[in-house]
Amino acid sequence: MSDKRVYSDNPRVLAVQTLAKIKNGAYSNLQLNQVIKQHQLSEADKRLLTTLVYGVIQHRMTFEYWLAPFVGDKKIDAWVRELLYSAIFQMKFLDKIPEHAIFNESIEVAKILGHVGTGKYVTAILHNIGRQGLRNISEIKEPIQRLSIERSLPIWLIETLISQNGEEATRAMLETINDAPKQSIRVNTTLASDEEVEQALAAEKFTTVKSRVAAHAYIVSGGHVASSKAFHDGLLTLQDESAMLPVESMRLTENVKTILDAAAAPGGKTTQIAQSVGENVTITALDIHEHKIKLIQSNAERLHVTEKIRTRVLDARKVPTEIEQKFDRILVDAPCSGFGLLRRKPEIRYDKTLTDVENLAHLQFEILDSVSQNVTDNGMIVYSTCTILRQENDDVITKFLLKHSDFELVPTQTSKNLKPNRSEDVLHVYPNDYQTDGFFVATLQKKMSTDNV
Ligand SMILES: C[S@@+](CC[C@H](N)C(=O)[O-])C[C@H]1O[C@@H](n2cnc3c(N)ncnc32)[C@H](O)[C@@H]1O
Repeated sequence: MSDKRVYSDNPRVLAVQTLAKIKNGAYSNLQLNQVIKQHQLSEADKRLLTTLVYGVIQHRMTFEYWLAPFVGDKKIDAWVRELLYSAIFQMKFLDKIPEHAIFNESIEVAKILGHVGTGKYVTAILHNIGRQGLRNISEIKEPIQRLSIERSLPIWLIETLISQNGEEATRAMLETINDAPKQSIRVNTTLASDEEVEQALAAEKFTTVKSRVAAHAYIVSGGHVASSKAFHDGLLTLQDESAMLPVESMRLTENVKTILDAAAAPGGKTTQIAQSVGENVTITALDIHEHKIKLIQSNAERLHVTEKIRTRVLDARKVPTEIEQKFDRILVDAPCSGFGLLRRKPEIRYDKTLTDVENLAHLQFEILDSVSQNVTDNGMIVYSTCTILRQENDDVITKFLLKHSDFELVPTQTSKNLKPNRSEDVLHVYPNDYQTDGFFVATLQKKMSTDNV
């Protein structure tokens, strides 16, 4: 990062500073939220900042490939690299900004964050790019390597996806992987009807489109919904449409009285369960991290559903030894690699490795294995992840069923009956199916024990 301590409300300066921090290990969504909170930015500037940050992260490998011939072996500061990437991003992906404006603004940022010399260096590189153009990715002969540079995804991930889904399906999936994520909301049905939320958002100049994926869900455009009055009044919450599916598949009938949410923070699904059940139902919501438990509580408070939720800091693997109670339903929305969220958290692709995926699969199995001891006869476990890799999805379920003949897989059902003609009981939602996050949902039912038959 530049040694200079610069305070600026210029969205291009902020984008470069934010990108350098993310390159250093910060999470994109947290870092961006913090910057937006700390600075007085217009809606247009917030949009530009967000677009630049996500755009550069999403296309980082493509930009490295394009910039390499212009930089050669010269060592340049990390922030200068981020600045050049954000200039290339604007040239290639944002048609509304003319090239001379991109050059001028970028050179200005170089001078603000660096010095006159940095300004000259950035000017020279950008003018060379302007004169010579960027090299064509189709020159890369090896198809997987070409796809890797084109979509900015590591080779191991592409190879894994191809081995699990075939080349055609993988290419179709990767086609949309760098699209902007949609903003979707869930209506808090304890406080308002769908129509009331539609009207409240329309009154604040938002546009809503009913979801075709989940019930009580809308895709919203026209600004940040989290800044709306409707959000502050608890009439709605932000949640991806596919993230609503695990709770939809829990079959929360009137007979269900006790529910465990084994990995609950920040409480998106706990609060969804709470609004889907009657007054006399209790939900025990666990998370291993104390600071995250507070997030469940504050979400529950904002949505007015605290009465039904008991939170507890606990490693879900300790459930059988720490909790005697049996539950009619258990949700294991497992910690996972998050490869279904590539649009929303684009840096995941560079941070997570195949070893991480294998370690997570082990943890997921352990959690599932442990909590299964606390399910009532005929009770159910819904297992879900926001990843698209089989190691953490189908393979965990297969391993679980091999060990637990007292459980069976039953069809995962959703309110909109998604993928009705699929041949499997589990539900895979890929990011290109409905332009949502990728998700996996499996529904396991505990068989009636023979003692009770
Ligand atoms: C995918 S997130 C859950 C998201 C949440 N269900 C929601 O909808 O808002 C997984 C959560 O599992 C928690 N976690 C990780 N390991 C755990 C463990 N061994 N026991 C309980 N929670 C764990 C993480 O802290 C994280 O909050």
